[in-house]
Order: sequence, then C-alpha cells, then structure tokens
Amino acid sequence: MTHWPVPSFPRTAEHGGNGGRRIRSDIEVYAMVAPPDNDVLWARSLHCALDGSDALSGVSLGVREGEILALTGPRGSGKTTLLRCLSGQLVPQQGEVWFNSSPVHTLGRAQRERLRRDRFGWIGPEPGLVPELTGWENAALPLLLSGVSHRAARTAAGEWLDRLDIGDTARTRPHALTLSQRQRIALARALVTTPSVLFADEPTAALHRADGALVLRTLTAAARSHGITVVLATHDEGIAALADRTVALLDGRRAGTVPPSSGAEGVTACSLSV
Ligand SMILES: Nc1ncnc2c1ncn2[C@@H]1O[C@H](COP(=O)(O)OP(=O)(O)OP(=O)(O)O)[C@@H](O)[C@H]1O
Repeated sequence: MTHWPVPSFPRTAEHGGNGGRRIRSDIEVYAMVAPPDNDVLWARSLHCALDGSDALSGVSLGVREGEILALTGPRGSGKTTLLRCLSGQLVPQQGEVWFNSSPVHTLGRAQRERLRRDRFGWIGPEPGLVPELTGWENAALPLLLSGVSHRAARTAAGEWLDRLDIGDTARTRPHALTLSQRQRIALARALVTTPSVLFADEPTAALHRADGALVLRTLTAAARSHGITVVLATHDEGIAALADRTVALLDGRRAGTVPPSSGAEGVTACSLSV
C-alpha cells in the first residue's frame, strides 16, 4: 500500500477568532482537561444549536484508535451534527473536541480545514462528485488539492478504485455511472489520503440493499486493513451491528443520559470513555 506524506497535525493549537491569534504552548494545552491517551477523538459536553433548535445538548464521547463506532438514533437525533462537530466542520457553542490530544474546537477555520483535508475522510449519503471530472480525478481530489503530484495522485486513486472493485470507472464521468459506482468513488475519495478517521454519515442510505451491503463491506474491510478509525452514523440497527461499539443518540443527547438539569452530566460523565 502507498502511504502519502501528510503534514503532521501540530500538538500546539492556534486560537482562531477575532484577530486575537496566538500560539498556545504545550503546557497550556495540557493544563486543560486532558482527554484519555487511547482516544483518537474525544468530545466533552457538546452543545450545539442550529437555527435556534438544540441539535446537541451535552454529548460526550470518546472514540478509540482503530475502532468502528456506530452512532445510532432516529431521524433528527443529532447524529449528523455530532459528526460535523467531531470532524471540525462545525464548532459547538459549548464543549470541547480533541483529536490526538490536540484541541479542535479552538482552531481557526483555516486550520480546521487543513485538519479535515489531511487527517479526516468524509462520506455522506450522496456521492457529491464533481460532474466534469472522471472517476480517478474525483477520487484523487484530496491529494491534488494537497499538492501531491498528478502522477502520484493518479496512482493512489487507481489503487483505491481497484480495491473497491471499480477500477473500470477511472476514465468515466459520473453521469455515465450507476449510483453504487459513484458512491464507491466517493468512498475512494474519502480513503485516498489514508485518513486517521473516516466519518461516514448514512453512507448507504441512497443505495439498494445489496449495493449498500457491498459498500459497507468494502468500507469496513478497508478501514480495518488500513487501521482507519470509523465513526459511522446510521439509523439502521443491522448496519450498526457491523461496528465494534454503538453509541445511541436521542433528542441531541446520549440515549439514557440524564438531562443536565439533574446535575448528573458533568465532569464525571464526561470523563468516561464510551
Ligand atoms: N441546518 C440546520 N438548521 C436548523 N436545524 C437543523 C439543521 N440541521 C439539523 N437541524 C436540526 O437539528 C436536529 C438534529 O439534526 P441532525 O441532522 O443532526 O440529526 P440526525 O440524527 O443526523 O437526523 P437524520 O437521520 O435525519 O440526518 C434536528 O432537530 C434537525 O432538525
């Protein structure tokens, strides 16, 4: 397998925000509540309101390196919002997100984008391919945007397309491909940088059952063979059964979590790695 050099994510964090930018020292970072060492991702007491409605209300969780973690819950329970907070797409109004013992929630927009591009992969329910680009160009996009040479990016994308059994789509544009093929190209695009964490938001929701099962099998097999941590949002218990662990959400909270007003969800609850 080819490993592409990706810029390392610094263990120091730069404050974003209104021009008051400065570099934190490691000592300052570790003076905060430190996440457990064996958690690649760790979130504490996330609160996130979208358009005035509470999408997340005090969610805490840890994700261990190399595991496949399923986030389950009915529609509107907060799965997508939690994935977006964990992956740095969305900054929660309250709470902390840490990746490899470095804070994500304090990063500025540009640093979060770099982190997402270099260390995270994302696949959603729809492929979202660029219609003007061929299969391999779509799959190679994160590498090309990172400045990897055209030739190396093409080789890496071709390897992933082959692994996902769609090598013959390399020179074809999305409009001429089936939805299953397009979704597997989207999966190749999410894996082509060999990310630390793959975020998968209902990745088979738009596919027929057989196609969905195939995409899921390739996703989990690729993640396990390359040591990629997966956070998989699904409302389907059968899909969640493929994961190593499941965390259930309901109305923006961990299912079974007592609402904060009772005082039960505080530092103690947050220190638990699920
Ligand atoms: N952009 C938005 N603007 C306003 N409210 C939003 C937005 N996105 C999500 N919400 C609300 O936040 C809550 C959580 O939504 P979220 O999409 O995270 O849940 P979900 O479990 O992923 O649901 P689904 O399975 O339908 O995607 C819901 O009440 C939803 O209506």
